[in-house]
Formats: sequence, structure tokens, C-alpha cells
Amino acid sequence: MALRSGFVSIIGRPNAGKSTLLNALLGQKLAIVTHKPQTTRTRIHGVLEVRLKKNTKDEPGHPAAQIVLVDTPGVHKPTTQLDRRMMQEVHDALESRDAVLFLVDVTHRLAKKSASGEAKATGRMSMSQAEDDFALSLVKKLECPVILVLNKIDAVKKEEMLPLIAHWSALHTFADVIPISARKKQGLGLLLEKIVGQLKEGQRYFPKHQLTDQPERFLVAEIIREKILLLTGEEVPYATAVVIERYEEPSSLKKSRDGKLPVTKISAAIYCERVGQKAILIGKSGEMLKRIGTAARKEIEELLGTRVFLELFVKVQEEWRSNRVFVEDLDWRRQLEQIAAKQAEEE
Ligand SMILES: Nc1nc2c(ncn2[C@@H]2O[C@H](COP(=O)(O)OP(=O)(O)OP(=O)(O)O)[C@@H](O)[C@H]2O)c(=O)[nH]1
Repeated sequence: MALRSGFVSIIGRPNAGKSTLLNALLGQKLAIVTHKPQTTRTRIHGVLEVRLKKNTKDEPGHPAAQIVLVDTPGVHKPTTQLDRRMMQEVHDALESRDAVLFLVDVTHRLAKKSASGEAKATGRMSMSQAEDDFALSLVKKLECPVILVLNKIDAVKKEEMLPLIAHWSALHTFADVIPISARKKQGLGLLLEKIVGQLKEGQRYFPKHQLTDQPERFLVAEIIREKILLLTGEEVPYATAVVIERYEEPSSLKKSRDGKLPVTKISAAIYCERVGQKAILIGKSGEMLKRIGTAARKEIEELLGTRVFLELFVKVQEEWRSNRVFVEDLDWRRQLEQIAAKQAEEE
């Protein structure tokens, strides 16, 4: 059976579990995950090789495939320039896709019907419903097959699933409806089979062992941002951006004579919008910055397979989320172009 290949975008409201699903399918952490909505800001490509599965008398098989999974920011109504950039990333991810996974969080229950038979949603529920509806409106415009993926089934009772499946299936003609738990890795085999079933025969888009097109320095920036999201509260996580200012890889990956791993030297700027936020990020006697640095360094060392010397600086850039130029410059693809231009200038 010939290889199949294609781009498959994962779309859904903030916190639906898109990044968790990407990581679970890849079997490796590529996208950062937190319990806070709007964690993902740019689209992330994760390259998944699916092995050929031969037909058996009990189960049908499928051909080998290369699936380029595209994780996207959560679909939400934009209010700042950053939001608009995030939504642009969603639109870009929906352009000329081979298939789309529309991810719904099943713990956001349906509104209960009142005595008059009217379904009423209130507060947080009505907001999440509005976000789901907005995401669905984008999906409805697509010409490619859309698989409805009902996520977080580990967190609801089985009997709650049937009304949810009925509700969502009535809203659009989905190519398939697959209940999964991205966190518990349930239902992923079936989901993969269904995705491969939607792809056409084709060549690989990326070399066989390449996990992503995102260079390590940007994965490093995301790891630092994840630790900030996890360790700080209120507005600080949303008002924070991380930019790698220095990234010096060791000349060799060999251990030194005394058995020590080589060192990667990294300096990163953490941007926030106000002096008060800077004070929170630094903490009393620099304690918070130290916690962020230590947590990030450990994970970066695992990622790079070297020791890491990590310097963090906190800088204030007032209202950066509404500054178009600043937001555009945060895009790693843009940063990569700027680095390449600078290198060419220096040579
Ligand atoms: N119980 C349960 N929780 C899950 C599951 N999948 C994801 N989560 C949790 O849901 C939260 C959000 O997960 P993410 O993967 O960051 O969600 P996302 O859709 O990428 O979020 P944004 O970046 O905001 O768009 C995290 O706390 C996850 O651990 C699941 O299958 N079951």
C-alpha cells in the first residue's frame, strides 16, 4: 500500500486539549500545556509517522502515513493585537488542509432544558458555548473532511456521552465522531486510523525523523513561557512574552574529560506590560524568577541533552499586546528571518 500524507489541523476553543492531543499523538512533548486558556499562541507543526497496519481477519489495516499535525491557538473573539495574531494563526492553519480535527471538551456540559423546553446557558457555560459555536462556524466553511473529536471522556460518565454525541452530530456533517481522552491516551488508535483514512497517497512533507519545523531555540522560549504560566497568576501570564536574545550551542556534544555534558548558553527576555507585573515576575529577592529559571532549565536540559546556563531578564514593554509591530516580531518565523538576515550581514 502506498504512503499517504497530509496536513491535519486541530481546531477548538481554548483549553479543549489541543496541545495535549498533539503531544499524545506524537508520544513526546512538543507543545506546552497548562490549565490556563490561550496557552498556545502560534501554530505548531508536529510530524507523525504512522506505521503500516496489515489487515487481519478481525480488524482492517491501513497504509503507512506521514501526518503533519497542526496545533493552533484556541478559537476566541479577538480583543487585542495579540488575539488578532492568534486568530490569524488559526485561519492560516485552516487553509488548504487535508483534514481537520474539531476538538470539543465534553466536560463543558450542555445547557439543561428548562420546564418550557428551552436550553439556557449561563455564566462560564454560555461563554464556552459561544466559543464552541464560533469554532464550529469556522469549521462549517471548510471543504475538507472534519472529524469531530470529543475530548476528556475520562472526566464524564459514560451515560453523559450519548446526548453530547447527538447534540454535536446534529450541527454538522462530520466525517467521523471519535470520543477520546488525550490525557489518558484513550481512543487515539482509532482516531489515527480515521485520520489516515482521510488522507490521499502522497510523498513525505518532512524527512522521516524530523519531529517539527520549529527550531529548538523557540521550543526553549515556549518552555520558559509555560513555567511562567504555571507559576504566576491573574493577568501576568497573559501579559508575558519570551524572546531568546542569546543562544550559543556547544561546539561538540561530547562529554568533557571529567564526564560533564557540554553547556548551551541561553539568555531570554521576559516581556511584561507593567512595572507591577515585573515586580511579580522577579518576586521577593528574585525568588520567583529563580523558580521559573530552575523549572525551565531542567526541562530545557532534557530537551537539548546538554547542561544549560540560563539567564532571564524581565523587561517592561507597555501595552505590547496592542502593539502590532511588537506582536508581529514575536512570531518565530519572523524572528528566524531576522536571525538569518543578521548572519548574512555579518558574513
Ligand atoms: N481530564 C482531562 N483533561 C485534559 C484532557 N486533555 C487535556 N486536558 C487538560 O485540559 C487543559 C488544557 O489542555 P491544553 O492541551 O493546554 O488545551 P488547548 O486546547 O491546547 O488550550 P489553548 O492553548 O488554550 O488553546 C490542561 O489542564 C490539560 O491537562 C483529557 O483528555 N482529560
